[in-house]
Amino acid sequence: MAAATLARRIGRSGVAVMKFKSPPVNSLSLEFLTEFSISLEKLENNRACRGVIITSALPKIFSSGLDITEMCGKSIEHYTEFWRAVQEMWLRLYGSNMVTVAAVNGSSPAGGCLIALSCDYRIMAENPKFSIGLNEAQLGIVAPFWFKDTFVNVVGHRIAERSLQLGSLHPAPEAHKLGLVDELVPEEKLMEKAAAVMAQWLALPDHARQLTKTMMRKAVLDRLVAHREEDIKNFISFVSKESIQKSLRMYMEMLKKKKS
Ligand SMILES: CCCCCCCCCCCC/C=C/CC(=O)SCCNC(=O)CCNC(=O)[C@H](O)C(C)(C)COP(=O)(O)OP(=O)(O)OC[C@H]1O[C@@H](n2cnc3c(N)ncnc32)[C@H](O)[C@@H]1OP(=O)(O)O
Repeated sequence: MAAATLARRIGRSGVAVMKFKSPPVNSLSLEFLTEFSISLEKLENNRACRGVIITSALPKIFSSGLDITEMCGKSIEHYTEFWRAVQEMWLRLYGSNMVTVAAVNGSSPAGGCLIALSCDYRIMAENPKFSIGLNEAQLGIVAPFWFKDTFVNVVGHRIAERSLQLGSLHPAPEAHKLGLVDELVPEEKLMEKAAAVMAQWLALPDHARQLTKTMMRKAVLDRLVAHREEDIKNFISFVSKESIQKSLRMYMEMLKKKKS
């Protein structure tokens, strides 16, 4: 892979630490997603690895979500490949047999939030400037059904419905109150806490925990597997609309203007 997107390390405890490192904001490009999925697959197939902590090597940002430039002005072939890579990443992470802990050390909108939601446990730095949520509606786009299902499984239907319709990005304290993240800790304690949570989850026999996880997540995973091609078609027809392209371009311009 061209970019050093991720670093990973498996300790004696059987725990890997994966650090997103794709400046400036860890946006989920096709290359990033491909590398992430391959890394997850390697860890999944490594019998020495029982758990993975996912965090960011960049200050203030966990992940800025899907790389918007991958969805702007590209070919149908590109959209197909990109969306398949997004699906693949989620199927691997949400369906992982490993214990997955997100140590959210910065803002985490949209696809970044999906990554955190797909883990078994979320710990976030207690900085009110960091926010997390599925803000797709704010961009004029719609969170796909499996983003929504993952969200509902964490916070419940009512909170998910309101948050999705408003495209809310919740500051860390609010995200904790809503159950979107499980715990808040001071930033300097984040990795220590993630390791402690991991040890607690790994104290159980793997087979019992894994079967329970599968039981809880299978229906949602199966739904995407059964409708994968249809979901790609929906994405392409949605993202190819001129009105959607216009919304995405305006959003990118707004991000750039914010700086000046
Ligand atoms: C019946 C219904 C049918 C429905 C069918 C549905 C079909 C599917 C529909 C499609 C669904 C698509 C799903 C998408 C999910 C996503 O993930 S979309 C991405 C959402 N992400 C965001 O909104 C985050 C945007 N970024 C920010 O808010 C900020 O950048 C930040 C808070 C992350 C960081 O702020 P700061 O530190 O101040 O950095 P910036 O100066 O803003 O950014 C630096 C640099 O990065 C560029 N950038 C930021 N985010 C992205 C991104 N996501 N993609 C690409 N590029 C990004 C930003 O423009 C800056 O670039 P320059 O330095 O100016 O060049």
